[in-house]
Amino acid sequence: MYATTVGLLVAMYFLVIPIAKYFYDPKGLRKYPNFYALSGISDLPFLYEAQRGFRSRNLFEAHKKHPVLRIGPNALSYSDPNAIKDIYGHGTSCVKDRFYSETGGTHAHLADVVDKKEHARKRKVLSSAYAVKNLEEWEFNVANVAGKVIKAFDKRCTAPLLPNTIPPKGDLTVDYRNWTVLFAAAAIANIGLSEDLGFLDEGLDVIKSESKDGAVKEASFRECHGATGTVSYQLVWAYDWFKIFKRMSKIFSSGYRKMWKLDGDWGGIVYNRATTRLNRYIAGEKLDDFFAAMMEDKNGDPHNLEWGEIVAEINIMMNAGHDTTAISLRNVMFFSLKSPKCLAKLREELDGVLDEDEVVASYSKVKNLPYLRACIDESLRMLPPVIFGLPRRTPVEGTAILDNYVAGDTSVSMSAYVVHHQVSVFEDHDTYKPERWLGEEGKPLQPYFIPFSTGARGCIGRNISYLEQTVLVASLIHRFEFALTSPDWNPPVKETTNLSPGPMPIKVWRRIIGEN
Ligand code: HEM
Repeated sequence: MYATTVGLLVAMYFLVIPIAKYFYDPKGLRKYPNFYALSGISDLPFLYEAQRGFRSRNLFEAHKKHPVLRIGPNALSYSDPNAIKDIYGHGTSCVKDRFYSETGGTHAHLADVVDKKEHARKRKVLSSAYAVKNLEEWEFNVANVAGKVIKAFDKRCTAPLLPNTIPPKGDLTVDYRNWTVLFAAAAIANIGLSEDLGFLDEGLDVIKSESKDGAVKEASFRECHGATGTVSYQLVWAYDWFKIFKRMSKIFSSGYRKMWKLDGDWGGIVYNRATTRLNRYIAGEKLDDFFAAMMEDKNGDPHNLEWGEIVAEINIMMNAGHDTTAISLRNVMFFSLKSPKCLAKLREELDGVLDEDEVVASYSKVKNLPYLRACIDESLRMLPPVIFGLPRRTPVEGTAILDNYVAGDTSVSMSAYVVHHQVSVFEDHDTYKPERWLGEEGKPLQPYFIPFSTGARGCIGRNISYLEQTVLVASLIHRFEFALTSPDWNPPVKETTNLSPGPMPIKVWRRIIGEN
């Protein structure tokens, strides 16, 4: 009797109510085609897609027929680039969706805070840390770190590749993906916390992770970060069930158990960065970094932020501040090596401004190079590092998207990948074509270029990223030649919170400047 009652209640909750809601359709969402047959009654298909690999590409394919798709009982995905301003623009009435609060920690950080006023308060405190006026200071840090990468590549140089051959296995001395992560992590730790992580000396990512009781152990930065970016992302999409799924995954799956543990270790890595920097602050070291900007305003008056908030901000700075840039760096190199003509053009531009023996490109020489910037932007267009549709929630009174009313409290999103591949804006969308960004032709594309999102919740760190990318890409392409395993090397792309490219083995050798 008891089991029957429980069975009936479960059936009611998981089947009868969702089906009834679907047909009752209080929000008028049934008119939109489903992404999956069952998307109108359950979030599980979308969650299943998150486990499968490259969800945004599948969404792109489905959007070819329908500009608006129902991706869950209460969730819509848009592909029409004109919807960007309605969902993300400065004037939007939408706020960040439950995705952010469900996956957040005890204290919200700048990227996952939902309340608009609270976001504005945080952004004001942090604006001096992220302000462009700090560029000179950042440039010094970035040049320092880029110099270490170049030194490491010098050591790993091989003999020039023979014409029309592929590199022998033993010559693939650099995993470029690994070095981009180590570079970007080291750069942001330098800029944000005045800390040298020591990653670039040996190309290793061993780092301290500290639990709240002060116990310290060694962990792998990349492994922990990989888990943190994957584990919640795979389970969060049915918001009401997320906590239950989390608990169940810990009990029933050894794979998830491992990821949750590594996710905790990521928290420990951040905590150890925070306590290490705090100790230096208490000891009276005067350092000009993000941490200092969080502690005091420019007049030296304390901000009096809670410790939990400071740790949360260090978390997003270390997380968003390295991974996205590293992915982009990997993609610029990947697309350049796949497109020899573009690479030759880029080299020509760099050779025109850099001295033959210039090791680390000086930012002032490369920051305004149009083709270099076009290569970076085209890579960000082809494969945006933050690839999934960033979910926003309509206000209770509802809102207009593409001039159509969408009821209140509905989740709405657009994937940058989907937008960047709309032929209505980006012709030959699947072709790497940096030229599309040059001159007058590039201007009308800008409103539809959203790798950093847009509006009040757009990326605050984009200037740092462009600085890091221009300096490193210019320096490496100027100094070295590179070859992929083979010209048709094209590994599958995996999508987690961010894009998650696997290893990128390459051969590297010194370039004779003047030769292409
Ligand atoms: C290629 C590099 C980068 C890309 C593609 C990128 C992309 C993005 C995107 C798409 C968002 C919006 C996220 C959302 O709405 O959920 C965002 C926000 C943010 N990014 Fe970046 N980002 C990059 C580099 C950086 C760097 C270097 C930092 C820090 C040093 C950073 C820190 C942040 C922060 C704190 C936010 C939250 C801003 C807010 O809500 O006010 N990002 N970024």
